Amino acid sequence: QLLLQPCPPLPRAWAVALLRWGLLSVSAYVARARGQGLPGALGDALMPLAALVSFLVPGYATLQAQCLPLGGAVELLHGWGSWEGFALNYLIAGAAAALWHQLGLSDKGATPGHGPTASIGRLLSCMKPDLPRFLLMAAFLLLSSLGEMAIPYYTGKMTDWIMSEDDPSAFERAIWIMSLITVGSAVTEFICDCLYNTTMNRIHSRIQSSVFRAVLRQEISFFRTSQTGDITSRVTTDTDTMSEALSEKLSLLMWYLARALFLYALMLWLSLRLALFVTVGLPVILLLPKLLGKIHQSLAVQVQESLAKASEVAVETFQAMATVRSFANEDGAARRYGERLQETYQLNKKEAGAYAISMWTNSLSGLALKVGILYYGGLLVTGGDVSSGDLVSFVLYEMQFTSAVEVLLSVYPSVQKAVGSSEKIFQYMDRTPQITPSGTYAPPNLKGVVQLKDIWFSYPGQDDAPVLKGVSLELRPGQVTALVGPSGSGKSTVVALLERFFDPQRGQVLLDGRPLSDYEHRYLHRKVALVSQRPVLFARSLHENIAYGLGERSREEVTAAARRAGAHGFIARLSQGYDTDAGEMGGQISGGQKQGVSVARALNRDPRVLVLDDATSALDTESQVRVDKEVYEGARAGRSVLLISHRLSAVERADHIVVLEGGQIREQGTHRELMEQRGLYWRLVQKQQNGAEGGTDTGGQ
Ligand SMILES: Nc1ncnc2c1ncn2[C@@H]1O[C@H](COP(=O)(O)OP(=O)(O)OP(=O)(O)O)[C@@H](O)[C@H]1O
Repeated sequence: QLLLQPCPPLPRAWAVALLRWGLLSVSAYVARARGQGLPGALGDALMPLAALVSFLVPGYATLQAQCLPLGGAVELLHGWGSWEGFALNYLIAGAAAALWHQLGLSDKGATPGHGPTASIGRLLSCMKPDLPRFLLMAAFLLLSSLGEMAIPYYTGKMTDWIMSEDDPSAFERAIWIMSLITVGSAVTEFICDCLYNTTMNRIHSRIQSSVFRAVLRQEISFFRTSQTGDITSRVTTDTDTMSEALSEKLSLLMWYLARALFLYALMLWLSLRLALFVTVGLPVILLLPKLLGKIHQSLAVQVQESLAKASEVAVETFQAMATVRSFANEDGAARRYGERLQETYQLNKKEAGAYAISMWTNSLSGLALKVGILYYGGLLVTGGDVSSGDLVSFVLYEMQFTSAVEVLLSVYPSVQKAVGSSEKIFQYMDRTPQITPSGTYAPPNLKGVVQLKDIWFSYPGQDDAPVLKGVSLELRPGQVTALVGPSGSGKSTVVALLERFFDPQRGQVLLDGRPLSDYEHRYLHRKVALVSQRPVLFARSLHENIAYGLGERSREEVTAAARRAGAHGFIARLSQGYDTDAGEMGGQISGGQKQGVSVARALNRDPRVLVLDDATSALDTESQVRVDKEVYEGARAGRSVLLISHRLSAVERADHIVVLEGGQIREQGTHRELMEQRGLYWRLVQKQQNGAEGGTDTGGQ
C-alpha cells in the first residue's frame, strides 16, 4: 500500500485487490492441491471466496463512485484498511459462501456436460426462441418490482414529512403517488404473469413435440425393447412434471429473485452500513432455524418408525391371538406394547422440544435481527448518518427482503427437481438412433430393382442366433417374387430389412444398385410399400387411413385405391362409407376389412416395389381375387412385387418362388420347376393339399 500511496484511491484499491486475489488464489490452489483435511465443499469454495474477499470492496466502491460523489467511496476504501473493515469483509464473504453452499450451487461431483448445470443450460436453450417475450417480461418484472419497492420508500418519506411538518400537501401527494404506483405495479404484474404463463405453455408444447420427434427418429428395435408405457411417460408425464414445476416454481424463483435483488440494492442505497449488517446477520438467522428444523425432521421420522414398531407388536399379537391365549401371555403382550409406546412417548417429547426450539429460534432470530437493525439504525439516526424516515423504509425493505430470501430457499429445491426430470427428457432427445441415418437420394425415375446380397442378420441383443444366414435374392420390375417357407424361417425379417427397420450385420440391401440408406426416408417408403402380416390402422376415418402419410388426398383417388384392393365394396356398404371411424388400432372393423384397407393404403402410394407379407389371409374370396389381379397386373405394368404367403396356391402363378428355411434359401425357381425337384417346396405343397395336421399353414409341416 505504501508503494501505491501517490495513486488515486480507486485504482490503488484495485491494484491492492488484484495483488490480494493473486496471493489468495495461489494459496487456495496449493491448499486444494494438497487437499489434506479440507472438506470437499470448502475446497470448492476457496477460489470464489478468494475473488469475493478481494474484489468486494473495490467493486462496491467503484459502483458507488459512479452514482455518488467519491466521498463515500473514499471513506469506504480507507475503512477497508482498518481491522473492522477487514473483519466485515471476511464475514460477508463467509456468509455468502454459506448461502451458496446451502443453495447447493457448488454442484458437487457434477461431470462436465451432465448434471444440473448442463440441464439448466439445455432448458435455457429451449427457451431461446422466446427470448423477445422473456425480455418483455423482464421489462414488466422490472417495472412491477420498482413499483412495489416504491411503497416502503414513500412510507419512509411520509414519516420524514410528518415529523418535519413543513409541507402538509406533501403527505397528500405521497398518498396519491403511492396509490398510483400500487395500481401500476399490480397491472404490470398481471401482464407479466399472463406473458409468463403463455410463454411457458408454448415452451411446454415445444419440448413435448421435440421429445416426440426424437422418439419417432429412433430405430424400430428401440420400441421393441423399451416399454411403451415408459416412452409415453417420458413424452407426457415427465414433460408435464417438468413444465408444471418450471411454470409455477421458476416463476416464483424469478419473481422473488428480482425482488430480493431490488430490495438489497435499495437497502444498500438507503444505508450501506445497515445493509452490510443485514448481509452478515441474515444467513445466521435463516440457517440456524433450518438446521434446527432438520433435527426436528429427523426426530419426526424416528417417531413414525417407533409408532410403526408398536403397531407391529399389536398386529403380531392379534394375528397369533390363539397362541397368546394358549400360553396365557396377554399381560406379556400388553407389557411389550406398553414398552414400545413408552419409547414413542420419549421420542415424542424430544420432537415436541425440538419443534418448539426451532419455532422459537425462528421468531427469535428474526426478532434479534430487527432489534439489531433498530438499535444500530437508531445509533446511525442519532449520529445524523441516516434519517428516521430512511430507517423506517429500511426496516420495511428488510422485512420484505427476509421473506423473499425465505421463499427463494424453499422454492429452489423444487426447481432443482424439475431440472432433474428434464435430464430424463434430454436423455431421449439426445439419443442417437442405432441405424444409419437416411440419405437424400430421391431420383425422379426409379426402376425398382431390389437386391439382397449375402445378408446375415440377427436381432439386436441376439448376436449368437442369426435369423438370416447369407440370403441373396432379387426382385425385378415386372415380376412377382414369392417367398415361402415354414413359420419362423425369416420371411418377415427379410421384409423388415427391406423397410430399413434394421440394418443387416453383413451384406447389402440395394435398390436400383444403391444402398437403401442412401435414399431419402419419405421417398423410400413411398416407393417401397408394405402390407404387413398384422396391419395396424389408426383411430381415424377409413379415408384418412387409406391416405395415411400422403397428406390431402381426394375421395376419387382414395376410392380408386380401395377398388383395386377389393375394399370398395365393403366400405360402400358401411353406413358412413369412407368416413367410418376405424377405431383404436382399427378395432372397429373386421380383420379381413382391415387387410383390405391396408392393401388400399399401400396401393394408394402407387409404389415401385410392393411387399405383401401374408397380407391377404383374412380376405374373402372376392377381395382375394381382386388383390391377386392387382398384384399381377401391377407387376406386368413394371412393378416389383414380393409376395409372402402361407397359402401356397396363392403363389403358384409367381414368376419366381424362393423357399426359405432356417434363415437360408433352400430352393428357388418357378412352381413347375420346384414341383419337379420334389424337394422342400414339393413337400410343403403335398402337406397343404392333403390337408395334413398343419392345415393350410406351411408352418405346420
Ligand atoms: N423382434 C424380434 N426380436 C427377436 N427375434 C425375433 C424378432 N422377430 C422375429 N424374431 C425371430 O426371428 C425368427 C424369424 O422370424 P420371422 O418373423 O422373420 O419368421 P417368418 O418366416 O416371417 O414367420 P411367420 O411365417 O410365422 O411369419 C424367428 O425365430 C423369430 O422368433
